[in-house]
Amino acid sequence: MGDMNLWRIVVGSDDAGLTYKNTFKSDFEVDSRVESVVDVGVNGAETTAYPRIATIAAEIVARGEADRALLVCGTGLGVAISANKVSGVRAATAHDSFSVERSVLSNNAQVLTFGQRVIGLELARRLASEWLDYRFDPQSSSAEKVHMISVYEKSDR
Ligand SMILES: O=C[C@H](O)[C@H](O)COP(=O)(O)O
Repeated sequence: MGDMNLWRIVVGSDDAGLTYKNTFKSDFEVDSRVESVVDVGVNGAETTAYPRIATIAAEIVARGEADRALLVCGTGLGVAISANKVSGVRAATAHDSFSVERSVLSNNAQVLTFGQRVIGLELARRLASEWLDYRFDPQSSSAEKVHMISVYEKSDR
């Protein structure tokens, strides 16, 4: 978290998620719960593929330079799969209110992803706003389960 428990957020998308990404960026920039917004693209007619955008965003989170990322592609799936390849990052696609809540409270996911071709813009904006109100409780019964993910990730397998 940044100062005063405000969120430092990364937003990113491929060309299929550009419109939504830009809307979330604008929303976050005027949200009193947000300290900073970093936009890792794409922008304009840029056509950088989703794995590149998603891993750049996830690496910023993994380095601790941001708290969270909101990523958008056509389905939300490609950016989630890609972000989950970055060590220490947990990304989830969630298009309903309960799943958005649980992505944080159960899974301590730092990355939320949406599909611009799947969910309506106004519902996505509402979910993105709800997302900012959830904080993982490290004392919760979910913490040990999330820890198991990290243990596996760091193991030799
Ligand atoms: O998950 C991938 C995304 O939906 C992407 O925006 C579209 O990918 P595609 O062009 O390979 O279908």
